[in-house]
Amino acid sequence: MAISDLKLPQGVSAHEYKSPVLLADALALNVAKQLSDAIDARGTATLVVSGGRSPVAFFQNLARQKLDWSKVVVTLADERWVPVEHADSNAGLLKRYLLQGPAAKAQFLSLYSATANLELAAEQADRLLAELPPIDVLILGMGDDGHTASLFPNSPNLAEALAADGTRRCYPMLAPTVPHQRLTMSRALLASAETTVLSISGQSKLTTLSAALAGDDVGAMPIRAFLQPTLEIYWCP
Ligand SMILES: O=C(O)[C@H](O)[C@@H](O)[C@H](O)[C@H](O)COP(=O)(O)O
Repeated sequence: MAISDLKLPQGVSAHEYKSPVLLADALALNVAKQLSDAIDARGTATLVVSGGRSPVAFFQNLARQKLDWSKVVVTLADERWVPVEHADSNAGLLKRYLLQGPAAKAQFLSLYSATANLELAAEQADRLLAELPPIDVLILGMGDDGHTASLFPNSPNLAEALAADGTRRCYPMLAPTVPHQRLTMSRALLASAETTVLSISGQSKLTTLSAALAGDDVGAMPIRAFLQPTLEIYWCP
């Protein structure tokens, strides 16, 4: 299957690259341009990224782009409820690969806090996110089960987190994989981004995307909430 075989909704575009390195190069260039345009227009720019395994090359490339990083706010679409030193921390991933060199000047907002429980951490992140400037660029990933950010099928709180008109910005979620305890931005906050990119690689993600496009139960495959204008999909084998 190729991405051109998928019948995408109107207003959703797809870009195909031959390798993860080429995808990362193109995505980093595009994101840097959008952040730079936002700085020119408003004086600041806000970038929201996802964690997981695949964004490392993109982070490394973006960190090398010429940008006034001191004017950029960076945060995460979702986080694992582990301290930054933990191998599974998305903040740790960002610190190692994106917030390096000149990019270390960016202001990073951490969703994680060492509270007594996950619910309290989500409430604290929710208060912090109230201060987040409008999101210029959002980069989403997608799991083989159709989750995006940490909006996992079958997680408690999923229905509230997926409310299109919800006012809460962050929810506690339970992933089916370790670490189970997660914090996620709500659909409503994620959907407020000016530009949204879904960055995926490999045949299995195309199969998942194809299944997502074939139905409309958002709770069964939360990525469906984002398959609408003006999503840009970046894919490579
Ligand atoms: O912290 C996370 O795990 C994520 O933000 C998650 O939503 C991720 O984007 C997908 O699970 C895809 O992960 P990969 O790109 O590593 O396959």
